[in-house]
Amino acid sequence: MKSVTTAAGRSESATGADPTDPTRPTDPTGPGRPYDPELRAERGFLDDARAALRRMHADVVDTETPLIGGEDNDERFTNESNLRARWLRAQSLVDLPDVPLFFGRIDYDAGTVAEAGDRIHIGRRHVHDEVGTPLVIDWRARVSVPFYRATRTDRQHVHRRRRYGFSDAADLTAYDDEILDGTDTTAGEAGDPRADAFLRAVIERPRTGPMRDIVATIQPEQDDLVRAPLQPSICVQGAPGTGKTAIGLHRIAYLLYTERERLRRGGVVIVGPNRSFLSYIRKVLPALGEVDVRQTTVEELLGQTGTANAVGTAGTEDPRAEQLKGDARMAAVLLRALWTYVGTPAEGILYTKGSNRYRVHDYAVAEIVESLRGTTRYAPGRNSLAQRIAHEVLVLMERRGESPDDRVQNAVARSRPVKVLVDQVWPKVTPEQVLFRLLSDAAFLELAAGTDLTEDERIALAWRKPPRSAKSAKWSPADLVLLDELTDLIERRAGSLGHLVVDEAQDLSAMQLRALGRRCRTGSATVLGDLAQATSPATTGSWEQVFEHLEMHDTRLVELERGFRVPGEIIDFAARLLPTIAPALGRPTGFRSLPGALRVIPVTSAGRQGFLDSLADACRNALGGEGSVAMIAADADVDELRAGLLDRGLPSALLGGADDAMETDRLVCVPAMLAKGLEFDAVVVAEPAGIVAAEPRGLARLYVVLTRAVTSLHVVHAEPLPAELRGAATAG
Ligand SMILES: Nc1ncnc2c1ncn2[C@@H]1O[C@H](COP(=O)(O)OP(=O)(O)OP(=O)(O)O)[C@@H](O)[C@H]1O
Repeated sequence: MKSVTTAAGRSESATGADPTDPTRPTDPTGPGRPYDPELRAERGFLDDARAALRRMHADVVDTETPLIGGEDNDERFTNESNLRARWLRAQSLVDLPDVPLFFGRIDYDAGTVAEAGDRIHIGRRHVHDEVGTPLVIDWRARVSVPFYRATRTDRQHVHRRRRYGFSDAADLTAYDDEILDGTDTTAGEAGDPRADAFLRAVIERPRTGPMRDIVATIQPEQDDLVRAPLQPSICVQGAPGTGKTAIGLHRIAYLLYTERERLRRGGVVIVGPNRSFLSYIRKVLPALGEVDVRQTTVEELLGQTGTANAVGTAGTEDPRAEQLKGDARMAAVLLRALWTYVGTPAEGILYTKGSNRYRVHDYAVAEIVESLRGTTRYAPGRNSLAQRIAHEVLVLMERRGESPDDRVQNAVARSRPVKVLVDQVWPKVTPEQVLFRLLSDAAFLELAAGTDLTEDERIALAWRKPPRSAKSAKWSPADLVLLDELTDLIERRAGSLGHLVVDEAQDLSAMQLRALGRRCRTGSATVLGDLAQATSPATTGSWEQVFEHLEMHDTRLVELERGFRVPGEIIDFAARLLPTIAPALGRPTGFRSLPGALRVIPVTSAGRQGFLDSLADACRNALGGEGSVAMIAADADVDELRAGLLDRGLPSALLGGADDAMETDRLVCVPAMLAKGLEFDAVVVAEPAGIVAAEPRGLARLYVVLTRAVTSLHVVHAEPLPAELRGAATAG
């Protein structure tokens, strides 16, 4: 573990060592050492707070939830909701053994905040004693804001900011004070070296598994986004490691704190690129006390509801077809395809009641059909047509002096002749039938495409080998999105989500964004991504378009360029790809510099064995440091490379298998496709040229892969590096 160089200057009980480092040398009598009275007092306070939290938890568990009598649906629903609310409350009060209960303290000027006292311990949730006196204040409370925002020039009534260091077992081991009130005459105005050193220590603390929260060190530019109001929707374009994912997760926690009632009704969903990513972030929200947020992928979200649920999916498909299926033009094509099922009547109807007969002519039915076209969704349109025909019959009845009422109209609408006519003119269809026909019948596709698709595009879109029927079709993920659109065109989908957080949003197609937007028609969104990391063939390429497809218009775009994960030496190397993959984006900067962090290792010895030897050496070297290590390679090469490493005495886990792959072994083999959003202390990249060659946007994939390392990046290559990276650095 590194030791922090603190700012020279006065600190009341501060340590000269890394406050996050439990292993630093101990002088038992020195400041911040085990016998330092201030440290002992803080530890005592932590024990009291823990005991108070246990009591709060016990209170919730021991108190019976009052149930209302009766067995009807409403009563059952109310009882179930109350039980669930209590269960959630109990869960949120569980003292997680490895999560410190508080992480900071601010001392306000006397009399600034009466209710909690002038000294406030800030933690992940609120803790109070038996009489209700707050011991730990939730980081999301307004009174906690100066912990993140106060500076020497704008100290917001705070004279001391204290940060705590904890061991992995959440024991309080140190603290570090920053004096803001001007009495620290040696502290410089430029930046805040003490805070920077603390942040650096936190970032460089070795990783052992899933992502950690950053609640103790949220930076002002991040805090601004975390605490932004529910509306407008925000979009964060950020370079790798600027904290977008962290911001999204903390923002959810913040919004659930400030808008819980509003959001509870619709719910909050976070959408990530794949299961490995979701597994990586799964512990952050529970650590922040939020256990009721759904974390899912687009495919799961779409597959879970609607007709797509029942169908099987075929894995990947041709990138050109995938791109076209994700294109916004498909919305118009599907709309046209669906409405071609509505035809003109061959004849009218004859409705008989007793000895009376009422005729509605074909031209009258045709007029009704035309007046409904474009004014209704498809399925309710069928009902409207039946009702309008029935209305015509009623008019004829009235002309004959009868006085039929609504019940008669309903009976006519449900009568056999009307049903037969509606089925003929406006047949029932399923999304699968429409899409099956579209992808397997060239003439139908041409009709539906109008001028929206060229002939080439139609050929690329159509199935090479159509399945026998809609029922036996294996739908690809891109097809599922089209089915979702059709489902909504047939019957409007209720979009009731309160808030949607979309991570790695640069990869979503227009059609996927439309599907997400539909589920959040009255809610708002936090959209996170980096256009330079867009690897999907169907990417939309601009944030304006992303919001357009989401159909959200009240929006704010923010760009972040200060990267926390990747040292400057590595980000500068990776950023050489930017002029090619995303020329319009600003150049990212690294918050930290780490000389020697980058090693480019050309393999000159002939043959695969030579390459594997060098790769194994690089992995061994990386494993010599602390924390997690990833070997990242083109998907098709991973198994072979992993076996080669095993032969050389380096066992590893394979990412993409078990959910906890990142927790079981220090060395993890990662297919390049799954690297997005993840990070490791050290990364060994095997053969960049192979990663680039594997897919159309291979250079962007390489950019993603090169920006996963916190401490060291080893690039092992036998083939030439991409031109942009040549001559950058050599093996150190
Ligand atoms: N304020 C912070 N304090 C401590 N660590 C931070 C802070 N901001 C970011 N980090 C760390 O930097 C790393 C990158 O964060 P995150 O994954 O949120 O970035 P990102 O912008 O989503 O990256 P990418 O685009 O590469 O997926 C994480 O380890 C995160 O914990």
